[in-house]
Amino acid sequence: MALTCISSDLRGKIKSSKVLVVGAGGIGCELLKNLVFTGFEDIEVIDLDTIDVSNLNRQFLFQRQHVGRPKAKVAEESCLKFNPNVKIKSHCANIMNKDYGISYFSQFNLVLNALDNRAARAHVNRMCLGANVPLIDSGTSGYKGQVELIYRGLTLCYECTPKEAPKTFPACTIRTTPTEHIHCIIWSKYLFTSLFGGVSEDEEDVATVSAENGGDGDGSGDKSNAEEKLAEGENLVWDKDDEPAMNFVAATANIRAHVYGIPLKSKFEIKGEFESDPFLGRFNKYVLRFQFFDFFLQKDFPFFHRLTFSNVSAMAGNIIPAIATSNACIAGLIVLFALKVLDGKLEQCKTVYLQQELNSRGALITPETVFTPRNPNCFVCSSQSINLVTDISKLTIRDLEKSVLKGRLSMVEPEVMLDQRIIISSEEGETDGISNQSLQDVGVISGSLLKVEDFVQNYEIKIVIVHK
Ligand SMILES: Nc1ncnc2c1ncn2[C@@H]1O[C@H](COP(=O)(O)OP(=O)(O)OP(=O)(O)O)[C@@H](O)[C@H]1O
Ligand SMILES: [Zn+2]
Repeated sequence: MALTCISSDLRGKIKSSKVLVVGAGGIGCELLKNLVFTGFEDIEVIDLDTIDVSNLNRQFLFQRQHVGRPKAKVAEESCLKFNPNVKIKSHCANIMNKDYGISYFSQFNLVLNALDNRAARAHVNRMCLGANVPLIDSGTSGYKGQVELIYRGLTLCYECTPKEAPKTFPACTIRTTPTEHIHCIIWSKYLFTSLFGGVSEDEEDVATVSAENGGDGDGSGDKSNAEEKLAEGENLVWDKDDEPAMNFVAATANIRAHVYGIPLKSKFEIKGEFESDPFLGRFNKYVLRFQFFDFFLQKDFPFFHRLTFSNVSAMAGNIIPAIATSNACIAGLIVLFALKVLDGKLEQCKTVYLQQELNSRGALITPETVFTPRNPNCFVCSSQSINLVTDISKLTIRDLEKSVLKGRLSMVEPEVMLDQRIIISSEEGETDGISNQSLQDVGVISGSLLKVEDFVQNYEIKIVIVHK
């Protein structure tokens, strides 16, 4: 196909460029197809997941017979059918794996993010800044979406704007790829609802959305089931302070966390999530039927796993439905951005938003008019030092590593020096002996400076400890 709107010079650049697509899900599938049809001939794609039946309604590189197979590999095979001459290499792996270091990223002319989570997006952001490779980051959430260029020295980076921990989660995260304990708690909440619950406001919301967009779940069917259940039997109003109910949610969340290799939490901590999160707090309205609960308790884990798996997305109020059209719009915009970057027209790559409502010009797509300035306090692309306000007698070395460095600061393999001493080593096991000690125990005082390095991300930061 002749692309007459693209100059022959740019066509040459498209042909010779090497691009990396990170994620072969909703946006990634659309994007890969677009890249192949635009004339890109050297593509690598990475995705850690396998194909789920619920992906098929919008990830058009996958078909029923592919369910259970790695997304990246099947995406490669499908793209080769569009053009067998394309060089496309798939990796069924986590992009945060240290095999994909700075030198891996350096070989690409462009990196295109089609990810669904903050941690991986933040990681790729750092890798591209480190390797000095332009990154086009993107995301969709229901009807909304965004495409943004991240270019060292010119634009802001992914971490210039603080990202709130999401109160809502993509369906896949809850259903098939939980990465944090909170995902398991939410799953247990829905498990609880689907086994024992009545109709909640949340389910009604989902029923409406699903009917409109043909999303993952048939909420309306579940609603009438739930209504039927509420005609039957005796009900009990859920109360997080109700011991058996809290035991149920804590136990099922921890079983799921264990299955996915996520560190477990105590019942006390899980209960704390319900107390602090207003959304989970709505769980209080749910209804528990004692007979069903007793029945469940006699069953083994695989039974309820199978029983409820398919219901989870349908019943979930705070799961955002994925919409194929949003993904398609965003994937199209990513390719336009890619062409402009290759053509050296960086000034035309200001962040673009896909919105749910028409803007004043009657369009759904709104570009920024200026580049948003870099955040001078961004702890990734500007500032080299941050303050950590904490109680040094309570924060343990393990919490510093897991919650602060790997959690809040999205590091992969942090190494921490206090004066000339390593208190967290990137070598496995080397500092395990002190991991239960508090910062105070290992000699940290208010005003101490911790030098933190992540060799995988080629990232270094100083943390000033402020005792509170
Ligand atoms: N660290 C990572 N390394 C590699 N791939 C990742 C990583 N994190 C997420 N992904 C992939 O990014 C893709 C994101 O796509 P998408 O948001 O459409 O998710 P999905 O699981 O396919 O769909 P949904 O969330 O709507 O159920 C997924 O295929 C996911 O496996
Ligand atoms: Zn930044």
